[in-house]
Amino acid sequence: MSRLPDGRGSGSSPLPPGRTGAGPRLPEDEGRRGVMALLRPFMAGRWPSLLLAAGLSCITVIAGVALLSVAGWFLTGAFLATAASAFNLFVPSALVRALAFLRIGARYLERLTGHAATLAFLADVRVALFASLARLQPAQLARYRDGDLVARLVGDIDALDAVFLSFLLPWISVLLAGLAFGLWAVWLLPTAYAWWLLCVLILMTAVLPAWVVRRSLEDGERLRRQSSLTRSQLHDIVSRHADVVVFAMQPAARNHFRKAGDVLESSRDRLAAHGSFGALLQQCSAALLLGALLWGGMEVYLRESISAPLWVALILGALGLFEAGAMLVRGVSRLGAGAAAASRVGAVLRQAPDAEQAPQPRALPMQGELALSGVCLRYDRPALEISGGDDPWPAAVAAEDEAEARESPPVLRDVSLHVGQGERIALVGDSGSGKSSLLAVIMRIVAPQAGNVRYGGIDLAEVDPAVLYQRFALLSQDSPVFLGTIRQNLKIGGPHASDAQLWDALEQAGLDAFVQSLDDGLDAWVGEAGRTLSVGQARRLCLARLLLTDAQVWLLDEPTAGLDREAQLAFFRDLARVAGKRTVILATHADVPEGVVSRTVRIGLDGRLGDA
Ligand SMILES: Nc1ncnc2c1ncn2[C@@H]1O[C@H](COP(=O)(O)OP(=O)(O)OP(=O)(O)O)[C@@H](O)[C@H]1O
Repeated sequence: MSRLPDGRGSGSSPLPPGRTGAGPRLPEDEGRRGVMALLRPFMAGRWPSLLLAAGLSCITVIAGVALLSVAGWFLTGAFLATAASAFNLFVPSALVRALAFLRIGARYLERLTGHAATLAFLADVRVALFASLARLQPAQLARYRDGDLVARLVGDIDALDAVFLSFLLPWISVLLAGLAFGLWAVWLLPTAYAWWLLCVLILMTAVLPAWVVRRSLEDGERLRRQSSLTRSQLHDIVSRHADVVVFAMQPAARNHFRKAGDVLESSRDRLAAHGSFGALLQQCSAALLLGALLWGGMEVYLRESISAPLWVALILGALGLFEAGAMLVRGVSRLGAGAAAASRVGAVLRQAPDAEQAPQPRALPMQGELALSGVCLRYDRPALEISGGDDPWPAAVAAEDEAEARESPPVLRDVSLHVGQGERIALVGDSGSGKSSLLAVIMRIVAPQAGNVRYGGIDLAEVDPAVLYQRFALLSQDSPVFLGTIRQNLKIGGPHASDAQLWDALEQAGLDAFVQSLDDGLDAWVGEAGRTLSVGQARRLCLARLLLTDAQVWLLDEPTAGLDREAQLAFFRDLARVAGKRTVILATHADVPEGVVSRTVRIGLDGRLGDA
């Protein structure tokens, strides 16, 4: 069977999206870690193509510098050529053409391989991030806002392309080209100028880029954070659009969105300003280098240790090097956003699931008594700062990342409950008394602070979660209908079920007549979140899916919420019929008709269990 391990499969989390869960702090608070530490393993997996791109980039820069040098040498030589001093035109003109072609070809191939390799290793990061998210407990996932998760999976990972394309690639090539050029210049010029030259080269390839990166870190972080918040707001507005309209919240939403856009724009402007200022400083260092070459070269030229064409070649070559250096300095201003993105992505990758798997998971018996003993549960709440001011749009989430833990009152106090094999019980209680939380503890969606849950004598905390989710299933009012066909939705419960089994499950769930009436039958399309179905039909589709699983314990959380009384009664009657010998805990506010359950237990607002 295929319940999704995050508990959202055929069941629901008691933690609605956006609600803050049991953990107090988001993982960014662990502190920033190195971008390279995050990317190294992914880049190592793609090293041949990355190395090829780096090699091609070096060839491009060196060919560009050499092209300008040779052109300077060629033109000056040709200009100074007289009848007495013949100048070989053929070699330099052939060199100029060869270098020009080499530069164009290498640049084209470098772009091709560099982008392909970057996209490939970013795809690897995305898959790893998705796998990490899927491993987390629903309560951990609920700490992130939906839009924030999308921002991490898409925007943050995209921002990481700056690391290789805008930083590593140009940096390696400028460094190597600078080294080659420096050695050549040192060989041509006296040592005193060589030191001067070396200083400027270090300034250009190391000090300036590092300075720009440092300046752009804070703005890059603000940019990533704000872009995540903006996505979350957009998600809120789209998913709750009907309510936004009904409560006439459009102006507030628009205003809030505009403010978020302003912050985004100002962060982008500041990043661009750092890049431009770095480029300005870089031009100044270019002027210093040119000054050194003119001054030093003049002296050497006058001593006739260097020819005029070589001298000009040196000066134009330096200009070519600075052209490549300018690209580097502009590019590194994006590294701040890349570092912030790496920190956000790394935080998810490093996050371990709350419910760690026991080193040696124990086998779960096929049948047994379900026993809760001494279960205590308390959620940690973050202390949210309401930062909306006079802005009526809810803005508390902006402070979520810095939230401190604050203890909330216990939801479950010393709860002990025994449900026999094949027994069906109802769990009732006021709203907020902890019914969903109790089911969540059984499903290991949240971990209790004290007590344990056993099945057939085995502590569920010692069982492999995958095995647990095969035997225990959760069906609730929020059980999702996925975008796709009826068949695809059913096959989530039984991937290998035949058509006959699917129809059988539909018949048991009382949905066969409806599906038969559809033109496409099992292949009929159900819209996102089951929008093409009525509430009752969606609930029955989820029940049919549940029937296709191997689960022996059913935890039903408000399965009839939203149904009229007649539909509720029909659902309960069908439930009693199809549950067979399965153990069932039915959390409900509805009056359960006679014969559906053997007993009813009540949970009080104080979190204690008693008879109804
Ligand atoms: N993730 C969470 N973080 C903090 N508090 C939570 C969380 N989930 C539930 N709670 C709190 O725990 C209490 C019990 O909630 P729960 O959803 O279990 O109640 P319930 O009996 O199922 O309510 P209802 O009948 O309305 O569905 C409530 O006070 C709720 O605010």
